[in-house]
Amino acid sequence: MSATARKKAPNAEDIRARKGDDPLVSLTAYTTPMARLMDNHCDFVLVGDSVGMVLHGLSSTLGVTMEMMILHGQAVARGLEAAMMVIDMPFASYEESPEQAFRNAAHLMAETGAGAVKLEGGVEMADTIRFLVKRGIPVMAHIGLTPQSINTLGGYKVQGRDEQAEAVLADAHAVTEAGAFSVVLEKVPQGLADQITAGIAIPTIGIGASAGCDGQILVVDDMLGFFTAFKPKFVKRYADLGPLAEAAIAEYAAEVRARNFPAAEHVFADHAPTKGPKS
Ligand SMILES: Nc1nc(=O)c2c([nH]1)NC[C@@H]1CN(c3ccc(C(=O)N[C@@H](CCC(=O)O)C(=O)O)cc3)CN21
Ligand SMILES: CC(C)C(=O)C(=O)O
Ligand SMILES: [Mg+2]
Repeated sequence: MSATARKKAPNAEDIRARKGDDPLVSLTAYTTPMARLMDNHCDFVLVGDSVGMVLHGLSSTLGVTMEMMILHGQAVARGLEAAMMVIDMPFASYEESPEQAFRNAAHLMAETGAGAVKLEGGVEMADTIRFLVKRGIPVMAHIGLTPQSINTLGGYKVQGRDEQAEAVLADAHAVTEAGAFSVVLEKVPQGLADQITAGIAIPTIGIGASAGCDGQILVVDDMLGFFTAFKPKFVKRYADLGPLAEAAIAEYAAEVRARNFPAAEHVFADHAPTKGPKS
């Protein structure tokens, strides 16, 4: 604990109470140092299953496991003090039944200390969300583009244009009624996102949705320019650290090959300096 009083992390009900208030700020994190950098700037930090694509080189989130989520969740927890931690339930850890969802959500929370879980799905997951919430597990819902359904959606496309809008609206109402404390709207058209935000009693967290949402989230490696395999339109690069890191690595390689690194200040003398009286 530092000497100055530190802000206590919000819980799920604190986040719920922020509906219609100042925008909620969130990013993903997967490691302790990155979590530390955002702890004083974010209301909540998501340990996203995007970790599979961002840090493990997987081509989708479908191969992410409970073990991966637990290890990254534990790492992130060590870096957070002021921000709440939310953790994604990975593909196939909750869809089978409410009982399966409860067992795995409880395991994720017990192993990592996360204050809530997030799971993908609307109307079809409402019974599961209700089951978890009634048994003490706060749930953040995730509707619109749900990347774990990439194989049935056929691509990372906008969800809810034209005649699809009613279905996304129904999802938003279903997760609200089921007891979710907030909902991520991913790649939903702006007008629909605003309509959902105005129409439901829980905070909407936008990613490719609308500035009118109650909060925003981005994948941290996207906004820092570390992840460059693809760039969704909704990503704004606030820094371009990937190329900066590569330039540093190239400089190191050149200096090693030229025997310019290590220099005198990086190596050790054969004998300890003598400790004589100060002159
Ligand atoms: N680095 C990263 N950022 C993310 O936002 C993210 C992940 N990984 N992994 C898990 C999911 C996958 N997500 C994605 C992936 C791609 C697009 C996307 O817009 N891709 C294409 C368009 C593809 C299409 O229209 O079919 C693009 O234009 O960038 C959006 C969200 C969001 N999540
Ligand atoms: C993009 C956010 C919402 C997410 O689910 C993830 O990072 O896995
Ligand atoms: Mg996710």
